[in-house]
Amino acid sequence: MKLERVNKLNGEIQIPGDKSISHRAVMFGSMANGVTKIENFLPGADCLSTISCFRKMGVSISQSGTDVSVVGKGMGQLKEPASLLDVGNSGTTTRLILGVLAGLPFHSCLIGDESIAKRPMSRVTNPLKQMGAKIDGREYGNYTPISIRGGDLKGINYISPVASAQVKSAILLAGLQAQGETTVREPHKSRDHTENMLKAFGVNLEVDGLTVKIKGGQELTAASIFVPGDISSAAFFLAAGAINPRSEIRLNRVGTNQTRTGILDVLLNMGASVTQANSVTDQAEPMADFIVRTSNLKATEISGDLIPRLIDEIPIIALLATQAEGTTVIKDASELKVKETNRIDTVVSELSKLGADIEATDDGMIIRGKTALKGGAIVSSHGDHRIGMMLAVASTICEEPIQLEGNEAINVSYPSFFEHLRNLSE
Ligand SMILES: O=C(O)C1=C[C@@H](OP(=O)(O)O)[C@@H](O)[C@H](O)C1
Ligand SMILES: C=C(OP(=O)(O)O)C(=O)O
Repeated sequence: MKLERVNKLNGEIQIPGDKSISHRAVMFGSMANGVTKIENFLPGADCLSTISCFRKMGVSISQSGTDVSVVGKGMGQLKEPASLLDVGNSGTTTRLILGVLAGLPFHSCLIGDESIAKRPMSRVTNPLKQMGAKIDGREYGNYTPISIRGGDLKGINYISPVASAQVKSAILLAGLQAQGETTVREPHKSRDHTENMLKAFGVNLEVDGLTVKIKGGQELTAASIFVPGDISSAAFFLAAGAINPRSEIRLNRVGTNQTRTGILDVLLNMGASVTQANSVTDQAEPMADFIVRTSNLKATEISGDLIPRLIDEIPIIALLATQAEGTTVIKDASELKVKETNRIDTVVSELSKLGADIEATDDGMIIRGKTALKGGAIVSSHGDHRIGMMLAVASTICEEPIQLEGNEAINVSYPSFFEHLRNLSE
């Protein structure tokens, strides 16, 4: 796909529904008693993989665009799938569904694409085995294909070595089906959509700082869920608006959960002009409209507790840093190596091709700005949606057109991305 520089970006868009929240709404709706209605669902490939897996376990789910209705089966009532559960490209589907399956007394087998086959699953399968699930797979259950036979779980007290909402959620979902109490503690706070949504489905859980405690044997009651726009998708247009001249973009109804707003902190530290309007705070998940304008950016440092609050935004932050005065340092981010691609390597290799001054480190990257991006190169998403979108945003400021390979990967989280980019471009 050929992509060219734009004059400016102007206008208003509705950012598609949050991917993390969309997955959870389908999963929890499937386990609940009653019918769950989901509005502003993300019809991206990852969330469609979640729907297809739960349909294979006997759940009736109707989906028409962004409207979804899930006829819940009730706890423990999902049925043994007759064929493989295909998780596609989705790490969230894989890890959370393992937590659901761990509590169910039947056999199932998970497969996914080439990228999923490289992503470590023992961070979830090891604690689930400790709880009593029988799991095997490549390298004893670290990589797909993974087979699991669940049931008869006992609660655990688990101290996670990584700040990962996928690990935390898998253990909480297993804990919900286990005897006794389950506790998960993480080193830094990761996104808390599971905790918020379980509460909305009537589950009692205790959150105390970095620890979450849940009692087994609780039922879920169907809920109505409005999914706010995904701040991880909004991030691409926040960056695009800040780095393009004479630009102003309004992004409506974007999620503002504190565990996800690291990108806003970074933009403000870099001196970007981002304001909020119409904030809604009386729902399980808060949201607001964002307005971003052309900005003079300065370098920043990103590390520690901030990392889990912006983990998926690091590729686009790297592009922002190429347009900031000074040296931006990103560290403590080795989790980037186990995403859809090794995002330290793919960000550095593709941005270098466009003319950025960027260097990989063991747990992050160093970017020196401000650099005029020349472009005029063939770049690739490497099958990673976030790398593809970052490169498409980069093309809007490149001196020469670029050729983007693997643009179809963007369907994973933002099927209307190019339509939105075209509509805003002048
Ligand atoms: O729980 C979730 O919905 C997600 C958690 C994060 O992964 P980790 O839990 O591996 O950090 C994030 O990168 C992913 O895009 C979605
Ligand atoms: C890492 C991501 O997703 P997942 O882990 O669900 O594949 C992402 O969306 O950037």
